[in-house]
Amino acid sequence: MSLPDEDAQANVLEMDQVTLAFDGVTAVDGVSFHVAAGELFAIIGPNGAGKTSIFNVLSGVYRPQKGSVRFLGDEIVGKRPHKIAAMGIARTFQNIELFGHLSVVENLMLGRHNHMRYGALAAFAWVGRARREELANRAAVEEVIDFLELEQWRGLPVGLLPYGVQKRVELGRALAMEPKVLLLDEPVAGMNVEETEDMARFVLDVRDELGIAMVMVEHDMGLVMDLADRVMVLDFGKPIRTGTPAEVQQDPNVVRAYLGEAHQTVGGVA
Ligand SMILES: Nc1ncnc2c1ncn2[C@@H]1O[C@H](COP(=O)(O)OP(=O)(O)OP(=O)(O)O)[C@@H](O)[C@H]1O
Repeated sequence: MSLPDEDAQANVLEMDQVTLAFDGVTAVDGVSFHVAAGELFAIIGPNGAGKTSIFNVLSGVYRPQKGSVRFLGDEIVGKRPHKIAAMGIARTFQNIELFGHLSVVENLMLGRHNHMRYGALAAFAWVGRARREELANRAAVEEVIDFLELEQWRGLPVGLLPYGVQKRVELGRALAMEPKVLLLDEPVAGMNVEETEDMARFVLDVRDELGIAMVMVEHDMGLVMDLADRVMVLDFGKPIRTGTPAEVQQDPNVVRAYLGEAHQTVGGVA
């Protein structure tokens, strides 16, 4: 029997000995890690280390040749991406994947589609349960707008918004799904200092106020070391160290992997 505080620490995600290869290239090589409830877990590594491939395994885009991934105890390897998303794993993308001609509200409503049991026609007819469902979806979207401070842009086409706000809307689309785990693929890539600070604040709010566990792939080392609870460092598809930011930064193998590949200092500026 487990103690209550152990339950509170339960893992939401467990990757176990996952291997994924493409025509002789082993992109992910026997990778294992877990993410605890409410944890912000970062994956870092030089270009080509296998970070995106791990995200694609977690979201069902790639099926690994070996290993398992359990989400709240259920095996998800072999499940289709839409099924995994509906189970509660949402993701944002490295390159923004929004509908530029649709408004902020409309894009966020699309994030709700896994909560809609009635088709567009029923919603249009505005009857009975479809109407109640529509109202509930709108209320959920309003909460996201409030949470991410998107009010001033709500009716504008997303394509016209500043880049940093578009990335925030993408985070909002994922949050509108009410996920249990959020996969953040380079959330601050291409952002200026102010936009990066805003995004960092929202990511922390997602963890601390909403309690959603996150897996974040990010090249901005300063951000990773500031925000993450734990970090896994990948090199050529293999984890070379998993630990707290302080532990990882002091590991000579980690420093070597970065100096060798990317001429970066871990935890410092590129
Ligand atoms: N669809 C694919 N077909 C063939 N090889 C692939 C494919 N996807 C990834 N790879 C290879 O797998 C390895 C890991 O790539 P991956 O994109 O996962 O790395 P990454 O750490 O995300 O890199 P980056 O930081 O540049 O985004 C690389 O050698 C890459 O060329």
